[in-house]
Amino acid sequence: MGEIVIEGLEKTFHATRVLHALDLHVAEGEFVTLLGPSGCGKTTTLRCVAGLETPTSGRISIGAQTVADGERASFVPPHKRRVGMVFQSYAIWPHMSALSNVEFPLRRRKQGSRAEQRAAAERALEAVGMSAYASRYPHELSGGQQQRIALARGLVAAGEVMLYDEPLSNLDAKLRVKMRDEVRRLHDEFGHTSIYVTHDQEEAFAISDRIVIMNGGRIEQAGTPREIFSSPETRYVADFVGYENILELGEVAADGTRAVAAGLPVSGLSGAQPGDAVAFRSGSVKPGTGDGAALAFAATPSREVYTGEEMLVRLTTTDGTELTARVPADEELPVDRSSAFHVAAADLVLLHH
Ligand SMILES: Nc1ncnc2c1ncn2[C@@H]1O[C@H](COP(=O)(O)OP(=O)(O)OP(=O)(O)O)[C@@H](O)[C@H]1O
Repeated sequence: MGEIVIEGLEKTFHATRVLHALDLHVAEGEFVTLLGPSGCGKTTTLRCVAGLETPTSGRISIGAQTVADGERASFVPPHKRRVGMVFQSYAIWPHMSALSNVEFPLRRRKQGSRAEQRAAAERALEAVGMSAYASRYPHELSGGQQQRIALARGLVAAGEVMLYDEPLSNLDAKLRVKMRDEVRRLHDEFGHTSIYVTHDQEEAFAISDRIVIMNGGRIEQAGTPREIFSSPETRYVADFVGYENILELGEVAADGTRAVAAGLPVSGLSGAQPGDAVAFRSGSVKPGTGDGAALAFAATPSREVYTGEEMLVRLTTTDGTELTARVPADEELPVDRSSAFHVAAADLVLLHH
C-alpha cells in the first residue's frame, strides 16, 4: 500500500543535471534515509516524491498511485499525494495556534468533518506529547516544541507516507537524540513508510532500516546501517563512513588472495583484482607484528591528537605512506622511531574498482 517506487528519476535545473537516473524502492513500512554531503541531491529527491519539484523525467509511485510520470507528463500536486512532510525550518504558521497548525492540512484538503479534523489533530498532538500546548502560538513555544508541532502536522497529513528533510538540524545535540528516537517510535506506531534526509551519519545509523548513500545525484550504495558501516563497496562510501586508511592495490596475485599496497604486502584477501583497494579503520591498526596479520609493517608515529579516551596517531611507513591509527590514550608509542604495526584480515575491506 504505502510503498514508494522511484524509477529513472532525473532532475535538471538550468541545464545542470542534479539527479541521474535514480532508482529506489522503499518497501511498505520501511524507514529509509538518504545520506550524503551537501549538494548530492538528497533534498531534490525528497521534494520530487513530495511533489514540490517536477521531475525532468522518470516515474514515481506511492502505493497504487503514480504521482509523477515524465513520459506521460502526468503530475499529482503535493496536497493530493497524502504524504506528511517535516522540514528543518518547521514551517508552521505564526498566526495559528498549535492545534490549528496541525489541523491545517486536513482543512485545506477538506478531508473529513470539522469534528473529525479536530479529533485527528488532537490525536497527533497527543502522539508527540503536546496536548497541553494545543492553544499556544508558535512564539510561545521552544524550538523543540515547535518541531513537535511540525511533526504532528506531518502525521496528520501523512496517510501512509512520511518525508523528513533534516527535521532535527535546528535542535541542540541532546534534544536531537531524543527527537530522533521519537520520530522512529512514531514511524513504527503509525505504520508509515518513511524517507528521511540527513547529512548526519550518527542520526542515519540510529534511525534507519536502510541507508542510501548519495554522491553527485547518484546512489553510491544502499544497505542496512550495519552493511554500510562494515562493508562499504566503494572508496567514496568507505571514506564517508570513516575508513581513514584506503590503500590502492598494486600487484595482485593471480588467485586474488595477496597483493602489494603502497609497497606493503597484503595477504588474506579474497577475490582481489587489479584496480581494487583495501580500506581499514584507524582503530584496526594495532601495535606489534601480529601473528599471521594480513598487513604488517614498520612505521614511525608522529602527530598525536587526543580525543579523550583515545589518541589518533599519524604513522609514516618506510615507503612514506601516511596512515592513521587510533590507540588507547594510555598506550605508550615510541614517537619518531620506527616500530611494528599490523592489521588483521577481518578488519580489511576490499573495495572494487
Ligand atoms: N531550485 C534550484 N535551482 C537550481 N539549482 C538547484 C535548485 N535546487 C537544488 N539545486 C541544486 O541541485 C543540487 C542538489 O541539491 P539538493 O538540495 O538536492 O542537495 P542536498 O544533498 O539536499 O544538499 P543539502 O544537504 O545541502 O541540502 C545542488 O547542486 C543544488 O545547488
